[in-house]
Amino acid sequence: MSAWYPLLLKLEGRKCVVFGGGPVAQRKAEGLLQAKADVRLVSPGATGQLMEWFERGLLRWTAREAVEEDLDGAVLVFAATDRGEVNRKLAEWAARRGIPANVADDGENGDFIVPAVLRQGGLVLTASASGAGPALAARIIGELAERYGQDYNENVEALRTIRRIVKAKIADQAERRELLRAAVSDEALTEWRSASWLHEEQDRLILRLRQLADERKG
Ligand SMILES: C[C@@]1(CC(=O)O)c2cc3[nH]c(cc4nc(cc5[nH]c(cc(n2)[C@H]1CCC(=O)O)[C@@](C)(CC(=O)O)[C@@H]5CCC(=O)O)C(CC(=O)O)=C4CCC(=O)O)c(CCC(=O)O)c3CC(=O)O
Ligand SMILES: NC(=O)C1=CN([C@@H]2O[C@H](COP(=O)(O)OP(=O)(O)OC[C@H]3O[C@@H](n4cnc5c(N)ncnc54)[C@H](O)[C@@H]3O)[C@@H](O)[C@H]2O)C=CC1
Repeated sequence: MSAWYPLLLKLEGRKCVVFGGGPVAQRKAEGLLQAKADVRLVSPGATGQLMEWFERGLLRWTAREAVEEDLDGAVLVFAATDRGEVNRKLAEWAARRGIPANVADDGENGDFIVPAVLRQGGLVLTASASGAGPALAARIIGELAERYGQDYNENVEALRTIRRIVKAKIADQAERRELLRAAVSDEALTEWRSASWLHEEQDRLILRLRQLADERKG
């Protein structure tokens, strides 16, 4: 088993090529669209949903079998056809060009795998079983979705503001860390949700964070 390294990629406007047009390719394309990538689909057939995304101009679709030139200028390749030998060939072409590839029918033969994902605004939770059990990864994300609901959209935006203020106002790194850790307790998060004063009253915010930090030390 590979020792996979998790990371978040910036793909906005970057060419990502998905080969295959079934449910698996659709899932990969959907994640790429959420990341605002420039999605290219290459496949003779496509699901109704993929066709709809194509018709709405959300992705480009080349309706034929894969050829090597499809990889030109790509930053990521997804081999999600139902033909093992085609997926293997795609991984070879990608390797030759130094483009990381995902191989849907044989994860270990690719450069990266795709975890199960929950997006709640800027909060991005992922789960992976390193290929041993994609269904387990999906189940865990389902559980996290119940725990981290819509509220967290607002939390993340409030935290962005708070962090900006704390970084501007507090020079000492240890103190900054203490305040920012205090800012993410359940109590604090609930408070920020109804705190429309955050932007305007920066000193009040710092004062409140100090209180919360002291309570934590308690
Ligand atoms: C290695 C990996 C490569 C990759 O695709 O990146 C891979 C490989 C394979 N998946 C297979 C099957 C299934 N995959 C799913 C679901 C998901 N698969 C995803 C990722 C990954 N799948 C990567 C590992 C990720 C990790 O472990 O962290 C998820 C998380 C993300 C996504 O695809 O976007 C998405 C959940 C999305 C969600 O719902 O949240 C289900 C569940 C279902 O359909 O209900 C089943 C049926 C149950 C089962 O077989 O376990 C098969 C066998 C195919 C066959 O039987 O021929 C292979 C091939 C093999 O075994 O290597
Ligand atoms: N990674 C994952 O999450 C999962 C992977 N799989 C694997 O992924 C494969 C694909 O799964 P599905 O989407 O359900 O398959 P599918 O059979 O629904 O779709 C396969 C697609 O590949 C296209 N295709 C065939 N030859 C091609 C070529 N030479 N170039 C480009 N496109 C080509 C077909 O037109 C079709 O749209 C399965 O065979 C299975 O091995 C299956 C389930 C989950």
